[in-house]
Amino acid sequence: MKTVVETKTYNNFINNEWIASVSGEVITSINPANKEAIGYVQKSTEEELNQAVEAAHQAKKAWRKLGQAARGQLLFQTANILESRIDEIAETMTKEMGKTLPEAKGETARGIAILRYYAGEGMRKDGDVIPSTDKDALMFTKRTPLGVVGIITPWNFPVAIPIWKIAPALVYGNTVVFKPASEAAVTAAKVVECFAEAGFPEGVLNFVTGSGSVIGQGLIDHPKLNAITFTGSESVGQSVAKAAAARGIKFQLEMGGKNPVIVTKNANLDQAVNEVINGGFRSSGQKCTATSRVIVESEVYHEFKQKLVEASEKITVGNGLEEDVWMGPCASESQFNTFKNYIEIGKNEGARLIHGGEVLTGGEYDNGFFVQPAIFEEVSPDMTIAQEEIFGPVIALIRAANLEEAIELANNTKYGLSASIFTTDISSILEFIDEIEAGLVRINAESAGVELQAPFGGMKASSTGSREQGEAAKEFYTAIKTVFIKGS
Ligand SMILES: NC(=O)C1=CN([C@@H]2O[C@H](COP(=O)(O)OP(=O)(O)OC[C@H]3O[C@@H](n4cnc5c(N)ncnc54)[C@H](OP(=O)(O)O)[C@@H]3O)[C@@H](O)[C@H]2O)C=CC1
Ligand SMILES: O=C(O)CCC(=O)C(=O)O
Repeated sequence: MKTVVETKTYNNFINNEWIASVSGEVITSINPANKEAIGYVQKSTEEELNQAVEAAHQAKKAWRKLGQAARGQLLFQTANILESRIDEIAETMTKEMGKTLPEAKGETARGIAILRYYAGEGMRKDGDVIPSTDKDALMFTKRTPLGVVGIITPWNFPVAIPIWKIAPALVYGNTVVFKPASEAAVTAAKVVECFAEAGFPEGVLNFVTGSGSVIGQGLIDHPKLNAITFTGSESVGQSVAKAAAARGIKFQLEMGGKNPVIVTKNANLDQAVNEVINGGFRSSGQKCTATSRVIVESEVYHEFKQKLVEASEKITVGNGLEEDVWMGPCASESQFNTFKNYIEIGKNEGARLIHGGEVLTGGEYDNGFFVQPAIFEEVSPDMTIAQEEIFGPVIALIRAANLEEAIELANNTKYGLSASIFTTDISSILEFIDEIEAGLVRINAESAGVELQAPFGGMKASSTGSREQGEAAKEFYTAIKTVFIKGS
């Protein structure tokens, strides 16, 4: 059953009030399946940004003093409200950025689970007792919030990523200014509505939409901001890091990936094919954990390739709201152009396109950003399509003589987010776990697939080394006070 999703204008949420920007201008959010407007958000100015940061700054003391348990209760409340709106919010996500409805529902359900996980943190310890060398003293650590946290998110997981940043920020006692990606800001506004309805005190969560260069950059540069967390492109991430480091505030970045999958000669090839397709083409390949390079041992290369192409031919592409559609459109015109560009680069550099890569035309395809997933072979390690993050449904097949060479090829990029191996050999598994340069190491499983209770993040240029989600979030969103007490 489809819900009715209204096309309306969403305001900023500042100090618990929904307020329009003084600019009088809005940004239109477009459905990539048919180019229709699905809603409008504020094209905010520095004035609203300043109001939001000031509100968060004013709210931080009372919010910290409310205590962790009470803060957790508000997250439970938010989870229940989001759960009651799961169908509508998932449908909005599909309409706004194209992923299929089951994927959007799965992501929204994950958002609810993340809220409940961090709500539970409200009742967990916020420090440790440590023995002092002075037998008459009590020494312990106490976690304390950072203050005002800025949150900048991308469009590819418009529910899960904002929630996995906002929920721990709030439960550990920070106040928040959240700037979503413009391309998925309507979905983000609906998530914020759930927080708003839960009844957080004024100024605790603030939401400001607008361009990355004005609101995103202005947020990072704001003197009252105490920390910033960002997920998105490497180029913007690096400028976030520079600005934050220059001001001496804590920062956390999650950026790109060029995630490899290794298939060894003794792998279960049917399982490998299935998971490579899921990892490479689900969400139209627009995940930082998406599979983009598949390195196959020579003995099974031809059999694997044949099975992969056969399975890819069965993929149905269309509007993600339709039941029989497996892959939706690219999320935007810009993603669509990026896909087309990399297909041309691949061909021009001498890789062989053995499946897909075309823009789909005719009927509903003419109205949206639909492409056929692509598989290249004869990809050499130095080619652009073997090195740069494409963020689209493109897989590069690379042949390796043995496991050692496969791991060397896998590590031969600047990124290190996620990596998988398909094999039945325990020694190969152990070697892979030891040698692979990736934050997420997956055995006989697709390269994507993040679990909310486990640390998430990459090595090398994929992140700043810190981890999000699970207990790891506490490390970023808090500072430690070491307390030493002695009687007088
Ligand atoms: N690691 C990941 O999960 C993601 C990686 N990417 C990669 O980035 C490419 C481009 O996607 P895109 O959406 O443009 O990614 P961006 O990095 O440009 O956008 C991510 C977020 O940063 C904001 N932003 C943009 N410019 C600035 C700035 N100067 N200062 C502060 N914030 C800013 C954006 O706002 P606004 O939307 O208003 O521009 C958005 O909220 C993709 O093709 C993909 O390769 C993209 C998304 C997620
Ligand atoms: O694979 C996932 O579930 C999350 C990936 C992610 O964080 C991203 O693509 O930005």
